[in-house]
Amino acid sequence: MKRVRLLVFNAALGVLDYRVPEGSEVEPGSIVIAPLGPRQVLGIAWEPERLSTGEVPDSKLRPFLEVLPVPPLDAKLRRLIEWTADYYCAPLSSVARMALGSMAALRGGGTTTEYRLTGEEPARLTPQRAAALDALQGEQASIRELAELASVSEGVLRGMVGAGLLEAVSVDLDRPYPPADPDFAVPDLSDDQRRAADTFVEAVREGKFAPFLLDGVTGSGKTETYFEAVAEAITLGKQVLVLLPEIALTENFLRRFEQRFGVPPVQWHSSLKSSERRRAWRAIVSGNAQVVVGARSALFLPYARFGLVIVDEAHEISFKQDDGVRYNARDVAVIRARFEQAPVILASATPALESMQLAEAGVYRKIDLPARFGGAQLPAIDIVDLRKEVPERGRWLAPRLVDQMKARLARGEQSLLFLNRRGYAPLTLCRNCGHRFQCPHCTAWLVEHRFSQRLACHHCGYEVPVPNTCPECGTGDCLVACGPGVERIADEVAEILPEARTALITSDTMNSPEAIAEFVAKAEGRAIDVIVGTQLVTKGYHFPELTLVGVVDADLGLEGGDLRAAERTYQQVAQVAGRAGRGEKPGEVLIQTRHPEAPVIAALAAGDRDAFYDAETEARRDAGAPPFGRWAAIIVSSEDMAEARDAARAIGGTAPDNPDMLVLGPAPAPLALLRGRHRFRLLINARRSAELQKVLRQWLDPLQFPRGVRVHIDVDPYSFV
Ligand SMILES: Nc1ncnc2c1ncn2[C@@H]1O[C@H](COP(=O)(O)OP(=O)(O)OP(=O)(O)O)[C@@H](O)[C@H]1O
Ligand SMILES: [Zn+2]
Repeated sequence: MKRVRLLVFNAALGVLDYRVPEGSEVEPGSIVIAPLGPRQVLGIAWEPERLSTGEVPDSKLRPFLEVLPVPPLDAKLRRLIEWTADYYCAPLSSVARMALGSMAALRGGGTTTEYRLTGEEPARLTPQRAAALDALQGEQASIRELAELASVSEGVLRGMVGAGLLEAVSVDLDRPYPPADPDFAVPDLSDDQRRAADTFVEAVREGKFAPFLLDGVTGSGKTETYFEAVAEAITLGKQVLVLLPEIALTENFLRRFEQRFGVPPVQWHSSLKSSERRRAWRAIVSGNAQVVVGARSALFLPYARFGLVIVDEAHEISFKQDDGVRYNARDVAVIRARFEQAPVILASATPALESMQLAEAGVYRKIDLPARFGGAQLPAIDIVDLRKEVPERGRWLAPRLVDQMKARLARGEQSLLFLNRRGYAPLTLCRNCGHRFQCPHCTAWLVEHRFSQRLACHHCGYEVPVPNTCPECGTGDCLVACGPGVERIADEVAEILPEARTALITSDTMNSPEAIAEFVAKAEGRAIDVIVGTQLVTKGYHFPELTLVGVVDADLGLEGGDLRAAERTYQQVAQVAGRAGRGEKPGEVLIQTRHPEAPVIAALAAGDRDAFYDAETEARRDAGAPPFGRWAAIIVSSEDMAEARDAARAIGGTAPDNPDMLVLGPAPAPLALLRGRHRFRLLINARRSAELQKVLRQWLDPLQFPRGVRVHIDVDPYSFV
């Protein structure tokens, strides 16, 4: 009898053995459906010697049901999955799940049915149908997706199908993507770009593991440079993965890619509709998808001919996932390249300290682009000391910044104001009794959003309409907004520059590809004079007429004492400064601060990146912080505060006595309440030599907790709340 060991998609069970039914063939990596009690589970066949499970005699084994008609996950991908689960102390099945698309994609290709409007517009409509008709112009998707888009029930839409308002369309899931043409529009590279591109192209040809840190100042043309490596991979029939830190940047990338290669790349991210997802997954597995651009989840897909991975804006902390499997896509990309024997390019104008350190140690090869493309100069940076240059009462922009904005407007140039805070005001209180509006589920103030007229929690999504009276003392018309968010800055701009055309760019306004595309088109077409935005506008964009950048509050990121606060501030300000003067006209940057003496602010003003990195490196070395030492966090949470506290204490009480590790806590987490769960935290600071993951497993695996308690391990954490 033949047995097979399956990694099943059920974190509690993990690994189970089955009998291979007569006539079936499996090999490691095969994707299989198996019975589990009365239900069915998905599983991946694995090398039995690599996964242990209880010994079940042959006679007790049930046969699995079927092998799905997709190629097996290859050994390189299986090793990556094992590595990731091991390193991040995550369940193997949770990592493996990221390699699979949807169940539907695994079932095979063929066709699926989508729906679209027929163009029929009857004179009389129910309000729901009328709303759906409006919302669904130009859309085509499944009934469920359309219902979501139009905010109506699926029943309403089925009724519309019956009434001839919507029609079914058959969609071929295996229709190939049009091929990218490596020679479509080959740019003339500068000498620096040429040298860098040649190095990358050579590495793609060699087809060996080769990690690069592409360190190029803002506007140096990093994209054009790595596109040459992409072109080479396309020519050689190898697949390329480009990881971007957030979907908002995809639009921009898609356009530039199409200009260079004639067609858009294949996309992979959470807002793809299901038919696109199925088609993309199948094209990735078959090798038809030449270039895939995506968010971190694209990293674990089963590429048939993996040949190159690029992590753009590699310093971005959004590559770190903070729920589910807590992994860092930038770091795992390097590991994947190693397993796949492929080059990996980490591109950034402000590389993470960790990456710089690895380059210094010779692990990464550093490729520099020290100057902007086309002779553009880096902008002049100046400090506005808010203690001396005081904004008018109730305002946030200092007179000098306002004057500069007026000058830009008069010259027809653009300004950008950066403040990394969504909404109108971060705190609302009652003038009469001092009541502060707090989220009932989180340790957080509610943020006023004036457009939507709501108070919202940015952690859990809780929202209430802005009340007319104070819920505490009942006084009317007594609420005071404290501090600025971007909406308030946009209001201020409207007051001081009433004739300026202002765009407000936050995740609240840029919530669809269309909205982003419209913004970019307007900014490029000079239909916008002032951009006010959060970190969404700090990177990736290239607006030649933008000549002034104002950083509204450079001190914001330094509050809170996060390990990476200074680094993050440096990166954000340097990135947003890098949006200025990218065309022919020189750029200017004004940084508003109350702490001009802070080392990071001084380094920014002096344009002395090396000094900042050196000082920060030494500070980290002294503190045993990454990359010199390592951190891990253990977060314990429960809806019951005492239960969470006791569990955290039990963990603290059994902490191993290890000379290479220091255990801090347990203590209430800074976000002591999140989505209704009380949170306690332990922090572990370990020497690099400590076998951190092994110690963590030996420490935590034997412990038992009440059902309501969740314990998360976060290896190399980026969030300390
Ligand atoms: N060789 C080239 N030929 C023509 N245009 C180029 C070339 N290299 C770069 N450019 C243009 O210069 C501008 C800046 O390049 P790009 O946006 O790639 O810079 P970057 O290094 O990614 O900057 P950032 O890190 O600030 O996003 C873009 O408009 C790009 O199209
Ligand atoms: Zn909340």
